[in-house]
Amino acid sequence: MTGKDTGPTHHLAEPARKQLPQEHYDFFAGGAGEETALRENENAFGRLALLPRVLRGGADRSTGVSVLDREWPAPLFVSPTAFHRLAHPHGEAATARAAAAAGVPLVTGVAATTSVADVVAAAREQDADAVVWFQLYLHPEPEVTTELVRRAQRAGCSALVVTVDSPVFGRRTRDLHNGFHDLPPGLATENMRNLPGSEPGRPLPIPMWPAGWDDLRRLREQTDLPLVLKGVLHPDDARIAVEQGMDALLVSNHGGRQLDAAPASVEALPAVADAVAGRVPVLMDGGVRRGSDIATALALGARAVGIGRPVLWALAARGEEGVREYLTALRADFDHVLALCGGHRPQDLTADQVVERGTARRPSRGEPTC
Ligand SMILES: Cc1cc2nc3c(=O)[nH]c(=O)nc-3n(C[C@H](O)[C@H](O)[C@H](O)COP(=O)(O)O)c2cc1C
Ligand SMILES: CCCCC(=O)C(=O)O
Repeated sequence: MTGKDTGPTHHLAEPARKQLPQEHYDFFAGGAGEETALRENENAFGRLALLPRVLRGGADRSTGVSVLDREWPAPLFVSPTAFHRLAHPHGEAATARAAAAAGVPLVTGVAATTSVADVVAAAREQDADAVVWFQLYLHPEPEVTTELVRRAQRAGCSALVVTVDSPVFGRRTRDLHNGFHDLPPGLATENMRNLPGSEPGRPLPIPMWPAGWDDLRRLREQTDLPLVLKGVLHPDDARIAVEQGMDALLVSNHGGRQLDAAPASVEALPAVADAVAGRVPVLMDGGVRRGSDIATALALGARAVGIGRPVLWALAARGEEGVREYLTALRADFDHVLALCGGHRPQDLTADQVVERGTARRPSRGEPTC
């Protein structure tokens, strides 16, 4: 299972692989089980094609979108990924400066190796208006969740991303094979220090446990920060989440690291978007590698898309500059695809423009319609 990783970001992954110890590269690259969901995230985009519209005139074009009352320059954000200091000594601070410089919002999280306060400070050094969100798991001890929320809010995060696809930890085949289960000495999950129940100086472990809707309700009642529910794939869960007051949903199979039998995120997206019916923004991540992937996801109902591994590859290979250049290039690629599709705004991309390669038929929406 520690074989070669191919795919559209192979040119980025390869320099990172050369840079990193095998077990760290594998931690970033790997997925659960047979890595089917991991592969499918990229492959599913490859099975979809875009039908461009022609003669739509208008030379003006903007890639901006509005997400939770903020204008983003592009429908793109950095998804939360763990342990950036394993990729590069400057870690999350470098990612934060790079994302801010590229005009791309960043989701940092509990598994960061830099505290949320330092991540936000790094982003704001670059751009005083940089958007930073904080990702967390509901903690079995509600006071721990409360304290994490307080820290994120005090640091200046403008939304919380609650990841709910992890009632248990996915079986990461490469990590099991390599015996990788801990950060090396000197690195720690800084946000998990000095919490209720932690020993002085030692971070609390990040527990995976089967939280319920009641736990989420408690969090909803506790904070006015917008809540984004991450890891929703079933349309019925999407409906419940909206009823429970979630401000946005993030369709994700966790980069293929949790349920290996899960569909590709982009395959689950249309049914979730239908279920949500425009009541809150739908975001997605998983396998987004090119401008046309972004356009496809938007056409199928996403407001914006998250990028996971490619950011880690750019960080490992070329640090802050690498991440800034990668995100800037991806933004430009999306703008180019938008133009070629005959669009002036992201919302001009519509579901009728997405067809299955080989059949030219619209992909199934996943749920019977009536
Ligand atoms: C190394 C790594 C660490 C991750 N850590 C987290 C995490 O701490 N919390 C979380 O919600 N998702 C985590 N994810 C999932 C990402 O947020 C995202 O859903 C996924 O990486 C998107 O797919 P992509 O890597 O194909 O772009 C992680 C993914 C990777 C690859
Ligand atoms: C304990 C860290 C969890 C990070 C995570 O969610 C992942 O590696 O996918």
